[in-house]
Amino acid sequence: MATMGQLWTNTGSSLATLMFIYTIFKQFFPHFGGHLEPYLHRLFGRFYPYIQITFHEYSGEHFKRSEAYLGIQSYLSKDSSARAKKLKANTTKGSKSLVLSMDDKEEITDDFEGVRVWWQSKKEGTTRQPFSFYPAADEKRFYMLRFHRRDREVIIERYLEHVMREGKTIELKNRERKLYSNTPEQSHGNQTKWSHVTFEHPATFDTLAMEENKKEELKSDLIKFSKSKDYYKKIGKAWKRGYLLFGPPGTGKSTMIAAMANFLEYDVYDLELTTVKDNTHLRRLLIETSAKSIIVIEDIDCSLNLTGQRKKKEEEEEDGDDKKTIEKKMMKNEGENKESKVTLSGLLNFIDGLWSACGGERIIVFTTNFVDKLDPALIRKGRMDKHIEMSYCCFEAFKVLAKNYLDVEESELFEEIKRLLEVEEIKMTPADVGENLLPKSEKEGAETCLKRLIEALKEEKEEAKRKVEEEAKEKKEEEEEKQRKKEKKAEKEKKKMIEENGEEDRQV
Ligand SMILES: Nc1ncnc2c1ncn2[C@@H]1O[C@H](COP(=O)(O)OP(=O)(O)OP(=O)(O)O)[C@@H](O)[C@H]1O
Ligand SMILES: [Mg+2]
Repeated sequence: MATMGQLWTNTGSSLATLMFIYTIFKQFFPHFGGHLEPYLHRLFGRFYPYIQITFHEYSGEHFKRSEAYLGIQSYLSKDSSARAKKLKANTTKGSKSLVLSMDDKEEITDDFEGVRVWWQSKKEGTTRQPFSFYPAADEKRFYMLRFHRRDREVIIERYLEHVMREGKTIELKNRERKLYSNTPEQSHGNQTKWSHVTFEHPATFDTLAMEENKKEELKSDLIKFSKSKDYYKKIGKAWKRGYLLFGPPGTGKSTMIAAMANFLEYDVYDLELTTVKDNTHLRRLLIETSAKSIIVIEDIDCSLNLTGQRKKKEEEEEDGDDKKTIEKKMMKNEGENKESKVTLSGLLNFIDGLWSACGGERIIVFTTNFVDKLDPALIRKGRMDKHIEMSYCCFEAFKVLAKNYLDVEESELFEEIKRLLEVEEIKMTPADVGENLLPKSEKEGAETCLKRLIEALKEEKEEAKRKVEEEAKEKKEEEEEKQRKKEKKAEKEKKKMIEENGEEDRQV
């Protein structure tokens, strides 16, 4: 079979040479044998069993590189870098690293479903200026795909689609990811638009301190989502998923979002609701987001008064600490909040209205310190599919931090830390644990940092005890005050009654 193939190739090359000689000949004798041409082409086609397809770098009138060419370039980059002898290195706009592709006139083979194809990188129209260092303006590059005509069906129906799909995936992997925000400084007219910087957050699931099984569950949930395009289509749902991250400040909600984005290689859109003018503006921002992205709304409970009267009423009954944090965050947003007319229904529409299905493959994340404050409509399953609690540091999470910060996986001090976290149930956020573990100077060793953490945990325990005592004292004083007031009132009423009775007696 190989020799047959060889024979065909040889026959093909001889015919190609013949055609080439004929073309040159025609240049000098343009009027000679014009009528022979169609016959020669037919003859060439009969004996040459290969089909060729060309993909030009620039096609049509647009001065934009063709998507097919770029897709093929990415697809071939993985094979070319390993197999081609002459390579070209390019930096493409928005790409985080060099793209290696095969140089002109190089050829590589590719196998697909038992079929072999040949790819060649070519250029034509090389009328170079004799002393120019720059490529000639009319130099046109293209890829040429060659395959046997018996494989036409496989190539046209499946292979080309496979090349484009794989090429897109490689392109996406190689692209520089972005962090978008809708800051008011970037407003155009009176509407804020997305502006972006390169997303370079170093957080990963490996560095994230939380229970291992929770981490694994979330990772497999994300993988399942990113591979479920067909499934979402089958069940008739837009390809998106909502996560609600809740927990006290410093427990890693924002860090988790960065880890998710790095894990899936998605862009991040950090949506500041307070600077969004109204529901229409919100919808426009949504349409401008791209696929493979995470849309984040941080501190959703403080961004807007989304829950209306219900929330206000509940806040009045709030205990001290919660109320203070909400007030602080509300005050931070107050200035920007004045003009925003985004409503709860506008936000719900943003999450799962018809527009939200445009583009697909999006994750929406809300974070909050107080999950109970949110309107149930906003976080019901289907809208926020997964609710994840980020909590105080447990021993397992501490071990991740110790490994990250100190490169320590075992120490005799671990026992004490385990006891403090698990038996004494001391509450400390991963942010505070990390702060204590961070060496303050080059001289500080792991043991010093672990001891500092133990001290801090004990102090935290004392502090918590003091707080409980103080609260009990305050409550007792409040009760006593209430009791005093009650007694005073009763005494007043008694006095009044006596006075009234005395008056009546006098009148009688
Ligand atoms: N679970 C965690 N794993 C690793 N690092 C953490 C974790 N939680 C907090 N940190 C560290 O603490 C810092 C603050 O955490 P982060 O900003 O993620 O908290 P947050 O929950 O978003 O807080 P807030 O509610 O105030 O927004 C981070 O820079 C990170 O280094
Ligand atoms: Mg945060």
